Amino acid sequence: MSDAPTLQLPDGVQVTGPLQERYEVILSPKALELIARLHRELNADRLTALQARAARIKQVADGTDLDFLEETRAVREDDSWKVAPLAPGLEDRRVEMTGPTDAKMTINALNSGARAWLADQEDANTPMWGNVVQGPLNLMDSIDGTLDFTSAEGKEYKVAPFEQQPTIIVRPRGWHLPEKHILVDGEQTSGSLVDFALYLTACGQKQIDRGHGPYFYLPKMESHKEARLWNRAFVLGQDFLGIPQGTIRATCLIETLPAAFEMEEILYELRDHSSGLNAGRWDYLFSVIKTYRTRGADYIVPDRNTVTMTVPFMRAYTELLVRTCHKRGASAMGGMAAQIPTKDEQTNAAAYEKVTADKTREANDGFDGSWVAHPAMVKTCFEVFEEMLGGKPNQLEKTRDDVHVDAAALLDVRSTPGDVTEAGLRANIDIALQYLRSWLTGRGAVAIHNLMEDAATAEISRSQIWQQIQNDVTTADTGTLITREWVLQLADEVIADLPGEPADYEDAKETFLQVAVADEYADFLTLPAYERMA
Ligand SMILES: CC(=O)SCCNC(=O)CCNC(=O)[C@H](O)C(C)(C)COP(=O)(O)OP(=O)(O)OC[C@H]1O[C@@H](n2cnc3c(N)ncnc32)[C@H](O)[C@@H]1OP(=O)(O)O
Ligand SMILES: O=CC(=O)O
Ligand SMILES: [Mg+2]
Repeated sequence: MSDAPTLQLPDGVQVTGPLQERYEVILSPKALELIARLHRELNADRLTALQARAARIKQVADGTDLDFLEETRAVREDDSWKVAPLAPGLEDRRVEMTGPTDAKMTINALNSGARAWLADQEDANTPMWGNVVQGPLNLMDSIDGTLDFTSAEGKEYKVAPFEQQPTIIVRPRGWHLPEKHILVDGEQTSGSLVDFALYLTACGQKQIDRGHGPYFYLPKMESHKEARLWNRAFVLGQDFLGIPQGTIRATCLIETLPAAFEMEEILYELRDHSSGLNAGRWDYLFSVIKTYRTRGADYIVPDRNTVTMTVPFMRAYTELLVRTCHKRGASAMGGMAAQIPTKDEQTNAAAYEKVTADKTREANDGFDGSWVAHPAMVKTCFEVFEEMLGGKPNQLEKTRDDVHVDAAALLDVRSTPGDVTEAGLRANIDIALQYLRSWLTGRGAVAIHNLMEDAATAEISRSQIWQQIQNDVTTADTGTLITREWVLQLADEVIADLPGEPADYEDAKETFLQVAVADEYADFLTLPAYERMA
């Protein structure tokens, strides 16, 4: 076995995570120096932005609804500005794969035939120290053509030639997540900035050399000021590497309710680095519940599986997103249908039908492409967009001037058909417990009951439980008041039916207690879960 590597640490930088073979390649002096500079320049403002989120939620709790901002009206009403032209490798995004960056998934994603691949350090990833460093290492090796993998069964994996690969777009962690294994001046760093810096320094120039660029998906932002922070990180990173300003490109996920009121402003802040917006539907639904969680009956969201993309408040959001993007020359990217292939013929056919219907709606609405969670779904999405686009790479010309969405439409949760049922509650408990167990052991995306579950979908489940307890909701089917005690009883029943022993779910259950039934609402389930990790 080779010796653990040693690192060259810039002044003020500490790395406390264990070092495995080749970690020094990613935790290079240049990468650590960039992390230190980003931290010193931006971290205080990141923490301020997180406080602003809390203040805004408090205003909503006190009765002030979200609305479009008065102070940025000029940005919205100025028709003269556009974002930068589409960057190389991002002109045609009709189907994008998403998924974690372990070696096998990286190779499978790069061989999937998709046009782009969201290499995920966020919803589909557990930010265990090993994943934080190994992810960019796998990406670098894939670019160098040296990434391979052999499964326990002896199956060998190799990456397809570059010409056949999707464009890589890396999704760093959201602003809320700290990185506790890299300290600058004794302080924990930002997970976002660490992921950004590690990928940029290891792969930025390599991507430029092969005709693409360092491209990012930016998750979970809540305001244009958070987008401004990313823009500052990009300017600093490009200066630091000596690459032209505007080389970095970012597609922002609009996946929080507050951000839906600031889509134009977010594009404007990032206009020199922008490559579009994406409708991150799962986090969006989570954010709707979270933001209005204490506002009573009008904001109680029915069972998770009944909230489809065609209910009025979800539809308003995606319609506004396409209109906003195309007005500004930016790509509008669709979201994730959670269905994945199954072994049973009937459920499998139903899964494909649902994905086809979802992608067809998006293509008709003017999206330029969309996401799939599994390589087997690439063809389905491809074909739907192929038919809509004909020979064109995108449909940016579809300006959707017919769309008029106001604040009331974005907030219209009340018109959502459906009920809160005991079956829905049990399903949420089941998903939350199984997902937390998976996350805590290092897998951030997992198939549960034939659906893809990740941090965003699990957030919905646990937040619904919290909302139902705190708002004294009664189930429509059994007429039972949802209380903390009842949820705990159901949790034990669910655990007894899950695969494995009850002891396997101990950590998951303790985390569940913190994020689903505690009186104080945890902002993200990943925060207390991360504290449990070494
Ligand atoms: C809300 C959001 O943010 S959505 C975006 C974030 N979420 C995601 O990206 C989830 C992505 N999807 C996944 O991670 C996976 O599809 C899962 C975990 C849901 C299911 O994975 P599995 O249980 O491995 O599925 P399954 O057994 O059908 O996989 C078959 C093959 O496809 C591969 N595969 C499945 N999904 C992916 C993926 N997303 N990327 C790469 N390869 C994949 C598997 O590795 C497996 O490969 P193998 O045959 O070489 O062993
Ligand atoms: O990141 C995507 C989402 O739906 O959440
Ligand atoms: Mg998300």
